[in-house]
Amino acid sequence: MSIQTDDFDMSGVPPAKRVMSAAPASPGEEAIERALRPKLFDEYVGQAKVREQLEIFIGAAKKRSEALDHVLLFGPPGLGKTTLSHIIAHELGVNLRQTSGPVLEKPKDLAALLTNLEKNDVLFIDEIHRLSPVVEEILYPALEDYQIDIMIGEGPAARSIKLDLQPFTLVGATTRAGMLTNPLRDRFGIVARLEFYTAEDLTRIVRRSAGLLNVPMDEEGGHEIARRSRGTPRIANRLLRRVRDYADVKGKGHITMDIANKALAMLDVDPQGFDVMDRKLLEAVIHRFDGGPVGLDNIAASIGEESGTIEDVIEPYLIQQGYLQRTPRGRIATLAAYRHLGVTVPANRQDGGLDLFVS
Ligand SMILES: Nc1ncnc2c1ncn2[C@@H]1O[C@H](COP(=O)(O)OP(=O)(O)OP(=O)(O)O)[C@@H](O)[C@H]1O
Ligand SMILES: [Mg+2]
Repeated sequence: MSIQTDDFDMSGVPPAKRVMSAAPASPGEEAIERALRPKLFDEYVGQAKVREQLEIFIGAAKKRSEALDHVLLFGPPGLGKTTLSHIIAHELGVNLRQTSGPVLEKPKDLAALLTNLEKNDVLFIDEIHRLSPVVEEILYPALEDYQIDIMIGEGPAARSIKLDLQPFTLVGATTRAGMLTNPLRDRFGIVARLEFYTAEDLTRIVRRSAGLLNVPMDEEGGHEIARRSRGTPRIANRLLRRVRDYADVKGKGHITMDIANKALAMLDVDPQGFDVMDRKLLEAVIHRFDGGPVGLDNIAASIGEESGTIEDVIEPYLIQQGYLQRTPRGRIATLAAYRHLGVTVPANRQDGGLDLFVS
């Protein structure tokens, strides 16, 4: 078995604006991530539901020597979609071909990949919501009948021919399932939503990474890093490396609770694991929009961040943790947000007024 990966074009990756950004910061960070990425389910922590489903379907496909049904993985950045796609291929014992939506500009780009797949291989398309409509069009018959229609020649002499493909599995990943077209979404037999990790799961991930990176760390230090990682393994691994730097320079290289606390304070990660952008968003909703409801575009303009980034990256965790609510009329800061920022709760919100807004 071999794992083949087509190189990603990294030129479009923006530099990390914040230490808590859930996106990979640089090609350097990508390389470290690859080294820390679990290769088999045995090393994969958390996401019990998704994992159990996949293990059963993979086992069944292997038993019948069939291609696994197409899989759609969705969830916020850094929760392990790429990692899972690699594990799926490893567990199936097949090749992995990897590409991404924006890279596939023309139908022939995708046709070249598809025709090179071997029996039961996995094709991983990252950011699948960014496929162009013409490319998506040739994907439909490929997914359904393992066939593609390609055009040969040009002008009046042009004709379309059908090519048979080997059975294969498409694994698509997206941070925004809502942006997929219905015909594409309908063609995935297995749809898996990744959730934020618990502090316990993240503690295990930090412990494993510290072991792989040879960083001495005690249990409390690891737990503190995990607790403040916004439920996201990518952030946990990044904070671990920053705290290690701090421990090397200011301590004896050993990560303790005290070192972790000081390093995280220096990085502006607060005890709840929120960073500058999280607090900026909550402050804007509370101070500039009277706690909401306020529309996404107004928040975006107010804090100088793109609405897509707020929707995909910043707010999912705030919502999951109960600091922000998404309602049909806009976003609302919850009482927990007022308390967290040390702001007095206005009188009209103290009697559970919040419920009035929520439909
Ligand atoms: N369940 C897990 N157990 C251990 N480590 C994990 C797990 N999930 C993710 N990681 C670690 O987190 C890092 C980021 O994961 P991954 O690249 O798979 O995220 P992603 O969901 O594909 O993010 P993006 O949306 O930005 O593409 C990986 O380097 C991996 O080491
Ligand atoms: Mg990824």
